[in-house]
Amino acid sequence: MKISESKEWKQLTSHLLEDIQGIKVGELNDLKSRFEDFSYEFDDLLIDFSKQKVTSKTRELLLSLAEAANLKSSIAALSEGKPINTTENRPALHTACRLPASVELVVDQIDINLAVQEEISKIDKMVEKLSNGHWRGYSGKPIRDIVNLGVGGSDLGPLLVCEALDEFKVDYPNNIRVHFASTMDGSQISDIFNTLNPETTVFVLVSKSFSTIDTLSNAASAKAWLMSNCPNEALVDKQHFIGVSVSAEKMGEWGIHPDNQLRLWDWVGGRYSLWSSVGLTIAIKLGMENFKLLLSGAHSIDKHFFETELSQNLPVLMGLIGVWNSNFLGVPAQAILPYDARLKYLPNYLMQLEMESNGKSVTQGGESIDYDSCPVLWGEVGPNAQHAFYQMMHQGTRKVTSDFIAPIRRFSKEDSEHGKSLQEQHLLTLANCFAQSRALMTGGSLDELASNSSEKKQFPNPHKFYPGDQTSTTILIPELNPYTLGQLIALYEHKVFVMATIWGINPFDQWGVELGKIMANETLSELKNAASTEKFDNGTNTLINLVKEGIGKNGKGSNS
Ligand SMILES: O=P(O)(O)OC[C@H]1O[C@](O)(CO)[C@@H](O)[C@@H]1O
Repeated sequence: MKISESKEWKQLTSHLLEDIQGIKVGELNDLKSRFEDFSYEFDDLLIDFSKQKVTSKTRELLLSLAEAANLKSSIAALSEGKPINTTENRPALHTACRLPASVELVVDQIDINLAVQEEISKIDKMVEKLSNGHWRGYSGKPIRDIVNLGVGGSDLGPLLVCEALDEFKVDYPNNIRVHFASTMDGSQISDIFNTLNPETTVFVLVSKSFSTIDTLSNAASAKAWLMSNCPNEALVDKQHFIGVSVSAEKMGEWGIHPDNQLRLWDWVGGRYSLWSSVGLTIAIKLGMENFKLLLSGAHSIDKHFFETELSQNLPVLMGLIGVWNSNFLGVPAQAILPYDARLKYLPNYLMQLEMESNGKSVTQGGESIDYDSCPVLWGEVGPNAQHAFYQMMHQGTRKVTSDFIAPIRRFSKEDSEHGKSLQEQHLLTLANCFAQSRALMTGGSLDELASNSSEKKQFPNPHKFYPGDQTSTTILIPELNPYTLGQLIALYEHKVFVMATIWGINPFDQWGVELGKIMANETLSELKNAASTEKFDNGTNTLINLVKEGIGKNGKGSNS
């Protein structure tokens, strides 16, 4: 039975019609105990749902929906390593990558934490060798630059963490820096060639499948760059390339030396993989101690998710409210708004996490669903987004729900003038964060605000009117550090799982990306073929033929 046919789904629909429709979220927030009733804490992390359009009854009914969808047993199946990724017949065990070393996790009679810990010690050794200057390039100089070549989950997680925690980087004597290149168009990798020294650069080829053309094409250019400086391929491979993949065979065929291969398992999904050897660049930049703190922050959320009753379980509540917004309130979009520029890659990271996981329209059993799944997610650092797309959120026609994310503490109180000024800036940022979620909720009229009058004008200027009634969740972390960032990311991972479970879909496969890859290969052979093509639709054929004819080559828009 589809979840939309359940009694609990129907009760939510009736509740919407009878109790919620016509109510504005701002009215709910007038209740004195609103924050107390709808905010939750775990460790020092606080989630405030008071600006979501939910009442105690909504919460109760959503929890019943979770029971109806067997959420508890799905959470247990996830934690125990049952093959819940049914289309690929394997477990989803990213949580195993952040288990404390002493804990056993036996799946199919094997303690998989042994394999995880083995990989962590390999990472440790590599970090040590790089940091003490013993890893040397082809000319004998110590390595200074590490370039992560990967895309999607093999790029976004390490990129997010390395950028967010830059202040925690290790001050290596040889001043090691990490860089990222993901796009197949060559722009990023050519910047790397223009700025780094081949003698002292190591590339980490991160690809779970080791067959992603984006990464392999960047890797081929990297090898060509190195070999134009040192034609000894074996030496270049040994001193300048590390591989991270499920397939030792493919890494070997490419030329990755066995000592430089880090292992991944098919039970770690790409977008859930920053905790594994995919996080090598994180460990290099932040050091092993901070890498382990990141893992333990995530583990603390795993324990909370696996062990806490549904009604007090943060990812469960986040997921259920997500379902309520998508399926009952009909909110099609979700904005991710970190009020801290260090989290600038969080929106991109969550776009992949949520939309690649839950952008599906069939159940685990292959049946079409008759309700919406993943909303459209997008975002930007909040203060910048205020000057970009908030206009649409305040006065546009679309419903949007937002996550406002901020650290409570930022700059330590220094006596210097600039220290005090930075403190002020942090307060200014928090003020904007809280004010924007309030403004989105209450709406209002600029004229009234300007006249400081509570009297409602009969005909407010429509251009200066804000309808309000946009919902949001506020997530506060005490401060941004490896532990709290680990918590934040794991929170979202589990929220995605909760939503998938309610919708009955598999969040761990991504068949939707395959068709485009096949078509790109066909298109490439047509582009390379000198004769004009008639193989595809008219529009596509024309684009391909225009490129072949070199159209626009001599026009004003060309400088080649
Ligand atoms: O790590 P790989 O196998 O190179 O894949 C990279 C990314 O490509 C995808 O498979 C989508 O094409 C993502 O799921 C994945 O994170």
